[in-house]
Amino acid sequence: MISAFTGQQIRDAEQPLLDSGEGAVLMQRAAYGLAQEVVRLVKAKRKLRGACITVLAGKGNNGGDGLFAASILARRGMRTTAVLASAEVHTEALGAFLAAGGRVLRLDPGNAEELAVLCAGDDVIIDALLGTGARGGLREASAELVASLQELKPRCVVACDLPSGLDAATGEVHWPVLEADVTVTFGGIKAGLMTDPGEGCAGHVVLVQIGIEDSLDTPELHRLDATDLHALLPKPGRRSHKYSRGVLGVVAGSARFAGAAVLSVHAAAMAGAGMVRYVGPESAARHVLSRTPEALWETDDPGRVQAWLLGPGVDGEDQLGRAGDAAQSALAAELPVVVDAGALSILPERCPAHWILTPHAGELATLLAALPSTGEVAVTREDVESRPLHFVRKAAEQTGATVLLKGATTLVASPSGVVFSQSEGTAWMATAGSGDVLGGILGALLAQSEDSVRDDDGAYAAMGLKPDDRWAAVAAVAASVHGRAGSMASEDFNGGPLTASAIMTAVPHVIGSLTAEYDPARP
Ligand SMILES: NC(=O)C1=CN([C@@H]2O[C@H](COP(=O)(O)OP(=O)(O)OC[C@H]3O[C@@H](n4cnc5c(N)ncnc54)[C@H](O)[C@@H]3O)[C@@H](O)[C@H]2O)[C@@H](O)CC1
Ligand SMILES: [K+]
Repeated sequence: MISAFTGQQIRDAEQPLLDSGEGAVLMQRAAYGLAQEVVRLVKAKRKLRGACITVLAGKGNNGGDGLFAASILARRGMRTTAVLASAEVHTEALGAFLAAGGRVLRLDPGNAEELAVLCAGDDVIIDALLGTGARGGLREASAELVASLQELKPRCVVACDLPSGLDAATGEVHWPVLEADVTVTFGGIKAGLMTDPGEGCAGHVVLVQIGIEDSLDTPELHRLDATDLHALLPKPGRRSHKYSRGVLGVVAGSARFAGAAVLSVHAAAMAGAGMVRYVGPESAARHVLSRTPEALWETDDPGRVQAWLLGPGVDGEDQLGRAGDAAQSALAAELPVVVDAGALSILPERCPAHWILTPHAGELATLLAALPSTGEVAVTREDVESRPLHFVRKAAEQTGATVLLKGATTLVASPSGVVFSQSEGTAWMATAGSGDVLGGILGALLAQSEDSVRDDDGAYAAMGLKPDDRWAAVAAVAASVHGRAGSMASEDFNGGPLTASAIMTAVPHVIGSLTAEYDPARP
């Protein structure tokens, strides 16, 4: 599992080492790691000698890291320039940089644009203006320099610790920000690099260990990797049969939106549900069965299911009524439920943690506005998009449900505040029906994992997750499988556009490769 931390948590972990006089050692490790990454990037394109590197250096330790790294690069034959954003910068680091033969330019209110033009064509620009000690975003000449540079589309930007202007704890972005190709982060990944909009500015994130890792507190965010997915994805055994594998009830679609039912039912079947029972009008059922003849059609109460998916494409009184009935019986039987789209309007006052709401930003804003006790005034889609971590936590806390907020980075919050962040997808997945496919995958996983999750299954316990937080992990598995399937499908089209159906087709491949047993003895 990948963990991410707030800037404060990183600083707290550093403090004992700073108190014992090891601050300079930490900075050297950070600077060396940063320089190594720049060397790797330059070498991938050209020879090191003569490569042009500019470091934008602020007044704090982040600027110090950047200047020390640039002095290492200068000693390896690169032409290094430092743009100093403040009259005072880290004294020892500047000394080292000058001793290594670096050139210094000073940023002032009149020369920001000129300096931007001067360094935009460099092989690498290192952004070391602000780090974890920043309050708010870049100001005055620094803001002007970065805005001009961003417009000039520099060749390669490496952010030192995090892109300057990004909130390390929340991922909120104070524009302008110089969007990085690579972020080299120190001691622990900052939570702001794993949640939007911050993640969108960070590029590829490289973690450099500096010796504080054992002192870090409980992570702010978690991200499941392939090893976790291997451990958590349900696998059938020899004695499995279709009922034990998991039966999913789906109330989706309507006469108007039959496609949502088709996609969510088929995705659930592709994601390994033992059986899918579709509940809906005949007109939609005909389409569902023609795409997924394995599904069963029920007009009303479908009998025994292990989980429910309610809401994709649900429209009109009849279908909303069926979703409401299913919600009641799920509550009574304590079954896990995915609540999506149309069904988000029929939530009970307090949901259990095994109900997983799957809104996008607009739906989350509507949901929060409808809650009596959020204390948030008129939350808009834009508010949710600029502070997704804050609002997903709020929604989980206020509803009692697990909340999966869909986006380029998908966040899942448990009601106690444990958050997972997954980001394996591609922007092409922002396409009609993509969310219905996610609902189907999640429903299938819930139906399959119900027993193991409730029985204190070892894989979840090994992750240190409390029973109510495990639902968030199941939802994170679904988000990851969905993202990976989208990326795999797009790769099949040489990175081109895809449809929701293409995502669905890739789901068994993704699950197959993630669950495959790795046997080193096998030839
Ligand atoms: N603490 C440590 O021992 C280590 C810190 N490291 C680096 O140090 C960074 C944190 O250093 P600092 O605490 O000095 O913080 P920063 O480097 O973020 O700088 C903060 C300084 O800038 C000023 N400032 C804050 N907000 C500003 C704004 N919006 N515009 C202009 N100036 C602003 C503050 O007054 C402060 O002097 C980390 O991000 C990391 O890069 C690493 O060297 C590893 C070791
Ligand atoms: K920075």
